[in-house]
Amino acid sequence: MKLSVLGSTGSIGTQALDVARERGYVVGALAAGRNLELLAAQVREFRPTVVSVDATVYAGARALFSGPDFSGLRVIADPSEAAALEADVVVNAMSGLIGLAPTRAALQAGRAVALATKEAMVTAADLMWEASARGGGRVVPVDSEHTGVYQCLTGEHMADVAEVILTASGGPFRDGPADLRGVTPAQALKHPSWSMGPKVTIDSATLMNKGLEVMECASLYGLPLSQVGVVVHPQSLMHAAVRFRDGSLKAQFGPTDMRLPIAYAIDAAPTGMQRPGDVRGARRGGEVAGHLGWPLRGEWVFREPDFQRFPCLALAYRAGEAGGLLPVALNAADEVAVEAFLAGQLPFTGIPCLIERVLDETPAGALSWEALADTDAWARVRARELVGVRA
Ligand SMILES: NC(=O)C1=CN([C@@H]2O[C@H](COP(=O)(O)OP(=O)(O)OC[C@H]3O[C@@H](n4cnc5c(N)ncnc54)[C@H](OP(=O)(O)O)[C@@H]3O)[C@@H](O)[C@H]2O)C=CC1
Ligand SMILES: CC(=O)[C@@H](O)[C@H](O)COP(=O)(O)O
Ligand SMILES: [Mn+2]
Repeated sequence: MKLSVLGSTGSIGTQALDVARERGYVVGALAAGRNLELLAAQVREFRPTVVSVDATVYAGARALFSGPDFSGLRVIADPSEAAALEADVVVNAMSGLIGLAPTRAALQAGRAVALATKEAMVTAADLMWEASARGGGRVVPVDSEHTGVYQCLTGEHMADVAEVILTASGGPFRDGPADLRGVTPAQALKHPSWSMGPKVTIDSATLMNKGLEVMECASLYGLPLSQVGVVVHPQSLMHAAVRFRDGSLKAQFGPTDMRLPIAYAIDAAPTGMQRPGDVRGARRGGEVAGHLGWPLRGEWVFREPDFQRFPCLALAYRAGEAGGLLPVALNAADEVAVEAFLAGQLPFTGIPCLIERVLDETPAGALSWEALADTDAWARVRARELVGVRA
């Protein structure tokens, strides 16, 4: 199995390389942003033929990788070029909107994509499915809930699905404090169940992550948002469930270790989806170390999410139901708001307020690559103005 790993220096990217190491996979290409030190260590270990870095560090990367230790290595500054290179599976673990173009490039090149970058299916699903239809690419989600759904749908017919249920940990503030105005970035970064990158971790604290995941699920499996529900499950051991029209429920459980959904998505990607809900399932490629004796023990809790305390969840449903360019504006405003919160420029409770203002002002329009870029740019400028107003 030959992999390309985009976002290799991040939380998912490094765990994808853990799976590659454990299973002896070849790594043909790596793409990182600015963490050249970790990337160099990854290059030394996995010996890819191509590395891509963020354009701002391209000169430094060329110098760093010019020595005899890296002979034959091609250094580029284009993750889309890396994404399209020949590979059995492309793992896209880039965070944010920058992950869209590489996802499209891989699908258009006919690649099998293990997709962690949820923003791709949140903001541009129709454009991704078009690229897949054009180029023959296939996609399987890495997001733990969505590989859980994929496993529940294996062997089933989409017409029999009544509802998909995604679990949410509830985030670090699920049990308090009542007043969220004063919570700090450090408190918001203490996720109760998972160790992840900063953006998705803050999104989990506001429940925007679950909102984005509802949109991602609807896009991946061709469901209306009314058929995608959320349940707060503090143990984070059930990842998803599918309720069928006959009343039966299938659920997927597993330890809170992203190497499992990453490994499953890599195994399933070569027979992955070319259109929403086109689920075939896959043989599992082997053990993921450390979980064979995983015990079915303890009390497991399921409760309703608190839409009042966490307005971001309702904002995501609003944008998903509206469709068009609203998901693009929601994602952009959220990226700006999260950055501003982490920089101490916006209170935690200011995140949904800012996003709601941007949504209220987003012009209607049909999704296209040009409209997506324009709306994303406009929404970021508007969101930054609103941060300024509050700051
Ligand atoms: N972390 C998790 O457990 C989960 C994450 N996800 C999703 O997976 C995606 C990745 O999340 P996560 O791993 O947490 O994110 P991180 O912030 O940990 O990693 C982001 C990665 O993107 C890289 N990157 C930034 N700019 C570029 C660029 N120009 N070219 C190539 N790579 C670039 C970063 O590089 P560098 O660091 O070198 O700058 C880094 O490797 C997100 O969409 C997230 O929502 C979904 C479920 C769980
Ligand atoms: C591990 C994973 O898939 C994350 O998206 C996780 O779900 C975030 O936790 P929350 O359930 O708190 O959003
Ligand atoms: Mn998830």
